[in-house]
Amino acid sequence: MGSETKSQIIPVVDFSNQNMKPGTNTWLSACNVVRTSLENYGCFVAKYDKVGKELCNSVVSSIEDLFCLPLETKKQKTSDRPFHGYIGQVSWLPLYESMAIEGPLTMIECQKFAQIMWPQGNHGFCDTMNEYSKLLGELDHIAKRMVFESYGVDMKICDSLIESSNYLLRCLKYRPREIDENDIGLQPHSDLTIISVVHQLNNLNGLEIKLKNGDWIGIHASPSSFVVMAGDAFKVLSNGRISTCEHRVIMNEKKTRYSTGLFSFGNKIMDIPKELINEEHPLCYKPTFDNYDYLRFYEKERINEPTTRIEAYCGINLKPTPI
Ligand SMILES: O=C(O)CCC(=O)C(=O)O
Ligand SMILES: [Fe+2]
Repeated sequence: MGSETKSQIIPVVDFSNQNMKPGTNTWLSACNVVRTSLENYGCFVAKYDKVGKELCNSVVSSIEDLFCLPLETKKQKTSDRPFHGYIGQVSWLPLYESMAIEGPLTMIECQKFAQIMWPQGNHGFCDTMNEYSKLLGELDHIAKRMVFESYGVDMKICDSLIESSNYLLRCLKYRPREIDENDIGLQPHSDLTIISVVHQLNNLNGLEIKLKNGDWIGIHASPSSFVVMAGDAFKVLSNGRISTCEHRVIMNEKKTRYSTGLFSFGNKIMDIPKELINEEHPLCYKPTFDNYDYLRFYEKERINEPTTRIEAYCGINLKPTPI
């Protein structure tokens, strides 16, 4: 846990460790690494062996089948929420294609999605994606618990946040670039989520994280590595203590790259916990936050720079007003 090498300065937390149980020393020190890493880098790498090789391969082939469907079929997955539908054929992002499965932690929602893509049904797809999403969901829940515990926030608040979270599994495909194309797979951005758990599924690199000094570092792909990132909503909920993770995808691989992101959004109005507001950390955002209203704000204003966007939505002007 907390291991750092030259190429991998983002802390790694080993969730496969059998001793990682609440109340143990292993858990307590992991809580500390998770919190400080989210504060310093907006993310950490979770080593997690519950998603085995077989499941990983099934997810890759399910996603391959999904993207092989006719464009007209894929386009039928629409949503009035931004990033909740099919995205592809974007002129300025030619390598990128993505699809969103809403509510993938329940079988019924996986079936609803599959029904749109395969009207005759696709049990294999539903079983695979549901099993996989539930495992990623466990990481999301553990990360939230660790952060709240580390800040000394009442666990009831955390449980209610987890209970009222909505999930989205984004499946992403990046084709290799042609000689005359640039290497941008996905432009720099931060997610509008509480947490995003990103998996470089078929073991091809590309995901890069922006450090506070402005440098970009690549995250090494491995089947058992999951990048747990804080989105804008977590920055607000933590009263600015956690950093939102700026990231991008650079595509230099010669093969098609597949990745997934389990995104969590708050489904009810959330308060910034009182434990996170004190003299050293005065309230820096409006005290309540509505994640879906924030998505609508993004859709309307299209502010891409995360800090400016968060400030414009819910910042409090701390400067004293002139008399
Ligand atoms: O493909 C990846 O590794 C990252 C995807 C991502 O950042 C996103 O969908 O928001
Ligand atoms: Fe992202």
